[in-house]
Amino acid sequence: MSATPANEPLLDYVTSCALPTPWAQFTLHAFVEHATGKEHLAMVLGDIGNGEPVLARVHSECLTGDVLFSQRCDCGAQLEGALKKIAAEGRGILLYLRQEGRGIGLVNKIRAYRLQEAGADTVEANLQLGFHADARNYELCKPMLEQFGVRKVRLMTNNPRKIDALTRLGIDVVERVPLLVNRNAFNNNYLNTKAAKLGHMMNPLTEAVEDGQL
Ligand SMILES: Nc1nc2c(ncn2[C@@H]2O[C@H](COP(=O)(O)OP(=O)(O)OP(=O)(O)O)[C@@H](O)[C@H]2O)c(=O)[nH]1
Ligand SMILES: [Zn+2]
Repeated sequence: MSATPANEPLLDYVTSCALPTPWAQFTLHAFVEHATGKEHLAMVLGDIGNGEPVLARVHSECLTGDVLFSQRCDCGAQLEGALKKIAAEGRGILLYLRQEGRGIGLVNKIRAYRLQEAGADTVEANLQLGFHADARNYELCKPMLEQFGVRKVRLMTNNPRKIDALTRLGIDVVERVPLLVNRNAFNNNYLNTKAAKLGHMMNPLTEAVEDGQL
């Protein structure tokens, strides 16, 4: 929970710059959260403030998957897939939230991976470390989307709890857009546990036929 009083803004909008990517030139917007000093990001493409539902991805930081090419999870492939979908439509937003390791931080995620190497699944490992299975909080999404005049989203996710959380915040999720996952020998159990214990919607539609296919 944030220590910020109810009437105080949760974060400040700071600045933006152009962000060319292999798929489109986005605008990268920077925010700073009051309670933690964490720097959260929004990647924006096209006119998203015109009232039409916006293709959106709420992505939680995964340094190992997003940056270091880890195959233990599907985060890197989902980040790339979401940006490609936004680029293909020419319009959308990706919120990059700095809640690494489902909110437990990078070092604790590495501790959790070590417990997984000893036989725990992704949920059991978090619980053994004294954390909830998923310690994330999506409250920053509301003011971040409001900054750009976005009230209705077509959310790219397989996670029903993320849809519930955003809906409870007053964000209108008008559609779920399935995101392909990049199943491999290293993340097979992880993906099965997400479906069995965390409720993720995995089906053939969201399974990439081959690595990188979107
Ligand atoms: N604690 C912990 N966090 C993990 C593990 N693997 C990935 N993460 C973190 O999980 C977050 C991504 O969550 P996911 O459940 O994969 O996906 P999601 O965003 O909730 O759901 P989608 O919208 O369908 O992608 C990132 O913050 C990762 O750092 C793990 O084994 N343990
Ligand atoms: Zn990951």
